[in-house]
Amino acid sequence: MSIILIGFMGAGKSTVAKLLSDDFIDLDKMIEQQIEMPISTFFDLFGEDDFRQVEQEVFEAAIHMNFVIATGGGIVENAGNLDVLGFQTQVVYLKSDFDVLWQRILKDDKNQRPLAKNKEFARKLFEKRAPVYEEVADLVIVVDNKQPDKIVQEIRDWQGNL
Ligand SMILES: Nc1ncnc2c1ncn2[C@@H]1O[C@H](COP(=O)(O)OP(=O)(O)O)[C@@H](O)[C@H]1O
Ligand SMILES: O=C(O)C1=C[C@@H](OP(=O)(O)O)[C@@H](O)[C@H](O)C1
Ligand SMILES: [Mg+2]
Repeated sequence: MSIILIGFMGAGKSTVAKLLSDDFIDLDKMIEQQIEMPISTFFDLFGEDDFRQVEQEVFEAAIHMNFVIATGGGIVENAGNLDVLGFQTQVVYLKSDFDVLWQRILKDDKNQRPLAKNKEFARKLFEKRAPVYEEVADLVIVVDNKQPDKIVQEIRDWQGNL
């Protein structure tokens, strides 16, 4: 079974996946390899619906590899993905307040996030998705004021007790 990290943009999914295992997949990186352009360019050219289609295909391929998977925050936007997440038993939700996430998104100059251009739009997205993350999660970790190493340790401790 894969460990699957979920949560809103800025929660630290990509950061934590990398620390958890050498065998990790960042879905956004896998998508960018497939589409051969940055995600933000793909959004401009083709829109969100086409992005979600590619995201679903890549997620379904990744799930069979038994790696740690960092999803994108919008993985819960697709009904098929929700079915997959429901079936998985190591879905870890990195949970945080919107204002903490927004500050991280603003400071992160390595990632262009097409759905985080406007704070109020992003807040609405967060409010819509937060209960869904909660619903499909097997483990919830509050990541406000917590260093990535500590988050990794909490996930390992939880796994050790499974
Ligand atoms: N636990 C943390 N505490 C403080 N900053 C963090 C933490 N985790 C990630 N960050 C920072 O927040 C930004 C977004 O992290 P990232 O891993 O890309 O999140 P996600 O993949 O969930 O969108 C990055 O600049 C990263 O360095
Ligand atoms: O929340 C979203 O819809 C998205 C989150 C991004 O990933 P991160 O959550 O890693 O930023 C990326 O997949 C894309 O920009 C869409
Ligand atoms: Mg990420």
